[in-house]
Amino acid sequence: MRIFIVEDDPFYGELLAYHLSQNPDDELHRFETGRDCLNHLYMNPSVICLDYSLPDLSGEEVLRKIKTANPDIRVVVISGQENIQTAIALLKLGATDYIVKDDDTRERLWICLNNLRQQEGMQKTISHLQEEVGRKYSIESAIIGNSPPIRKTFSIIEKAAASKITVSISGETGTGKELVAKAIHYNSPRRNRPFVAINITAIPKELIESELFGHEKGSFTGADFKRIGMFEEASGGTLFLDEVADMDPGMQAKLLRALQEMEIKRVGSNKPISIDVRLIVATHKNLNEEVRAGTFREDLYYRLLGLPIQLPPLRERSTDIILLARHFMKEYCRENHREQLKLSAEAQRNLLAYAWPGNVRELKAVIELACVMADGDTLESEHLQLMHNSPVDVMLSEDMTLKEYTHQIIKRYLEKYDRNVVLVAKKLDVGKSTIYRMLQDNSL
Ligand SMILES: Nc1ncnc2c1ncn2[C@@H]1O[C@H](COP(=O)(O)OP(=O)(O)OP(=O)(O)O)[C@@H](O)[C@H]1O
Repeated sequence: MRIFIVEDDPFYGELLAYHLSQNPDDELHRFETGRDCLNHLYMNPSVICLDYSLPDLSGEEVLRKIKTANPDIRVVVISGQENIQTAIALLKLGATDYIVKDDDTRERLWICLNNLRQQEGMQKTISHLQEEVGRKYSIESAIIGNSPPIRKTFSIIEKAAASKITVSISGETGTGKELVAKAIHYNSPRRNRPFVAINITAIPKELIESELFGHEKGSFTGADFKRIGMFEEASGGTLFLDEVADMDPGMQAKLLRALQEMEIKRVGSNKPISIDVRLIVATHKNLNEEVRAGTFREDLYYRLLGLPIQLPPLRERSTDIILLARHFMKEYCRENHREQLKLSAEAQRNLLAYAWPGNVRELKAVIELACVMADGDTLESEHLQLMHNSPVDVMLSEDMTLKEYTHQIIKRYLEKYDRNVVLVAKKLDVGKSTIYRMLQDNSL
């Protein structure tokens, strides 16, 4: 730390400097007047040990000027008199500590500076981690994919990050809804404030209100302490409500009221607390259908819809499969200090032929396990444990008409074979004209 010692008594100043010089990592500078100290603030000290009684300016005046010039500089006031009122006034003005000159001063100053050193270290670690997280969620390096739907998602995320609009993300399990929510948050002006995620289905129905809004002590059996809820925790940041379609009707009404009034009331309290959160909601269900079925309030639906992002299942963006597989292989090898693995042509074919009911999450798990199993320098098809349902099972679970199934099959083949109609017709043993007719229908 760069430390200024401001003390008009040269002997006492020297004594403090000698004592603090025991830590060779610190850089010490001595000044005998308030003005001299202020003239050197450009050196950006971490801490100023300030004598309260200086010949030119009062300690209070110097403190005010330091804090105006740079509120981050910590000021430890050292005073000849033990005066509680003065100490309180100085602490209110932003002094970090108030130490009385007596036999223990050097010791207490030493402890105080060590505490500040720790705080500074923690602050640096936090800033470093914030930067790191920001980099981790920088849009294009976090979200892998080059398929048209994913490229479209990038541009929507950029728009969402630049505004405070509510975002609603839909998509099957494992398609990356939470990842997209984090990318929006960490690329928005709120990035240095909290990202708080809550999964509605993971919390018992009767506890959701207190999880979201908090509760006062004794407001219900088991509420032994006052607790702030997720809305307050996410203050200034982003609240991510996952599986929002599963919220029960009573809670839906309370959420709607909170969003309309931009205030919440903790359970057991009547005091409104204003909220400042950006909301991102996600669901694997079709919210519109839930509204039609009467299980989701229409007014809440319109409030939450905001900017909708639809994440398609992996089987509908097969061009991303190999890209993602290679990405997860690279990540795995880097984290496990292994030589980068190659992906055999047959393994690629198997990956493309599989339907990925668990989407990207499943692909990641399959690739990680395959990397563990691969002994040589290549990941082969035998290393891939594709245990879930066959593609046919997955497709059949979607309850479609025969015509729709036919469309899905042809669509998948066209994607797989680079829209080469002749090749697809040959593979499926149908006439080219059937495929051309469907293409003209705009249904493919
Ligand atoms: N496009 C992508 N690029 C890189 N990783 C991805 C991508 N999409 C998803 N993932 C990874 O897949 C896993 C699942 O993603 P995530 O948890 O965001 O999915 P989800 O849709 O929120 O799932 P669920 O609905 O089950 O909560 C995570 O490890 C995530 O980092």
